Amino acid sequence: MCGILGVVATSPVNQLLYDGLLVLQHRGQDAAGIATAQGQKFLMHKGSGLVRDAFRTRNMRNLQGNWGIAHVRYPTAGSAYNAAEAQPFYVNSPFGIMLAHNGNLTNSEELKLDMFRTDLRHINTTSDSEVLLNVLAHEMMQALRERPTFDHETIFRAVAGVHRRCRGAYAVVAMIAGFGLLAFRDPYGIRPLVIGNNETANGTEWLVASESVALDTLGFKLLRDIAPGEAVLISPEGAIKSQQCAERPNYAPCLFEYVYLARPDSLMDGVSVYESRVKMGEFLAQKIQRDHADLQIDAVIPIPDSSRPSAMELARVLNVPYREGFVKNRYIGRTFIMPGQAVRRKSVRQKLNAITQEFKGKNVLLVDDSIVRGTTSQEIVAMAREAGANKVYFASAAPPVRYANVYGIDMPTRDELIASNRTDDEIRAAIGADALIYQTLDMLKASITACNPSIEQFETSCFDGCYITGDVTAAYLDGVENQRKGAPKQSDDEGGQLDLNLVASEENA
Ligand SMILES: O=P(O)(O)OC[C@H]1O[C@H](OP(=O)(O)OP(=O)(O)O)[C@H](O)[C@@H]1O
Ligand SMILES: NC(=O)CC[C@H](N)C(=O)O
Ligand SMILES: [Mg+2]
Repeated sequence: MCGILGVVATSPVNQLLYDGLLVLQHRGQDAAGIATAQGQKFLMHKGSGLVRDAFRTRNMRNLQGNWGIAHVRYPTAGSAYNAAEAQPFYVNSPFGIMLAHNGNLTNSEELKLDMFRTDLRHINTTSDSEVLLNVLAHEMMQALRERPTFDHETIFRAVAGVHRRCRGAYAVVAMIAGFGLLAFRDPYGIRPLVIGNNETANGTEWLVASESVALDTLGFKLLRDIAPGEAVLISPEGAIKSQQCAERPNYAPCLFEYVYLARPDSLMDGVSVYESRVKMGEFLAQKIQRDHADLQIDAVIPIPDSSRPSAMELARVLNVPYREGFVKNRYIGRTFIMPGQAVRRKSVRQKLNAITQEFKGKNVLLVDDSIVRGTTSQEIVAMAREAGANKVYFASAAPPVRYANVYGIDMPTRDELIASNRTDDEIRAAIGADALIYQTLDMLKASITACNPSIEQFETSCFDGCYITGDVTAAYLDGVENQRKGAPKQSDDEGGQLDLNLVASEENA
């Protein structure tokens, strides 16, 4: 997952895009970028690190213009510290296109070859997003050949071409020079994208964002989710057109957005992420009542931040006190999306500290939204014991994560997942807990459909190994795994000790 934004406004958008990126920071901490358009000219700045590290005042001053796009990156392809892979990406023909992408293409290697041999285009990074941009540009050229009048129809045809060629997950915002802001979603709508507006005395302003929380904080009204397969085109003057461009759209939003990725104050597919997490807590409590009635629990303790809504409801249903046992250092980011195991492990200890009184002599039930690599749970269980807990039970609001994700969450190798090739009891032993309770996949889905019964299916691959796009074979997964093992992200080896903020400020110096 990454965070993307696109805006067409009636006044300069540089500060608005910066503020929007800060609100989407939880979706990507490795790099950030903003591009704006002033007349026919594109202006851009991008760099490594957090939003606050990637931009200086002088960079912001240069970003003139009333429309633009922005991106915060959590890489799935390439390397974390390669500023060349920060987004947006640019191609100069046709017209000039800037693009920012959330998701991951599963056929980017084939596309890259096609592009070189047939489309005569060179891709200069290992980023799948640069591939996506070049496919869009090529499809636009094709559409122009077939239909020389360049208008919204031409662009929607090009998006249909992208749908035909690109596999995987993509929520996209793009700027087409002199033409406007384009936003579209893959035919499964795997990654989220919403649109809202703001009526001003000078006309309607439009904002497209990964999450509705960006609309709330920037003063825009949420209108709706962009539909899977749909494209929306907004002229710099604010005229809007939209069209379904996919032949067979088949909605399947990513379940993990609800579990962890999204902010709880966002609305996705008509579902309040917060409410769905509360439901997860309710269902998890029912499972404990049913299958673990023997557990004597003195306190339910959340692992900050993302598990709080579930833990709170779980405690209410079990009628057990809800206590804050860990204090989070608010200056440390999300550990799961940090690059490299060494930095993730170190950060859990830096980020969370136990309040001894809440543990001494007690049987505690620790609740987290998910257990992925087990980095957090292993450290946290040890900390609870060090703080004097009698028994340490652990509950996860999501089922075991056993399979790789290839749609924009960086977990490409099964070996790194603590639940891969382990039974629940082996996982319990591995994290050092006295009991371990997992949500079932059915109840996780029910937590979301309880809020919006019209969602019929989800992208669930990391839980059940079913890859909705149909093109992900065992050979493909082996290939991705081998590629990552052969060329780990920079920080997975000795670079793992690097401090992200330090790297960013050195690059900015
Ligand atoms: O098993 P793991 O590999 O450790 O991954 C799972 C943990 O990572 C996430 O927390 P994170 O610190 O990223 O963010 P949060 O503050 O939003 O909970 C998630 O909420 C779990 O706590
Ligand atoms: N997590 C994402 O959405 C990543 C976007 C893109 N695949 C990249 O690696 O930059
Ligand atoms: Mg967490």
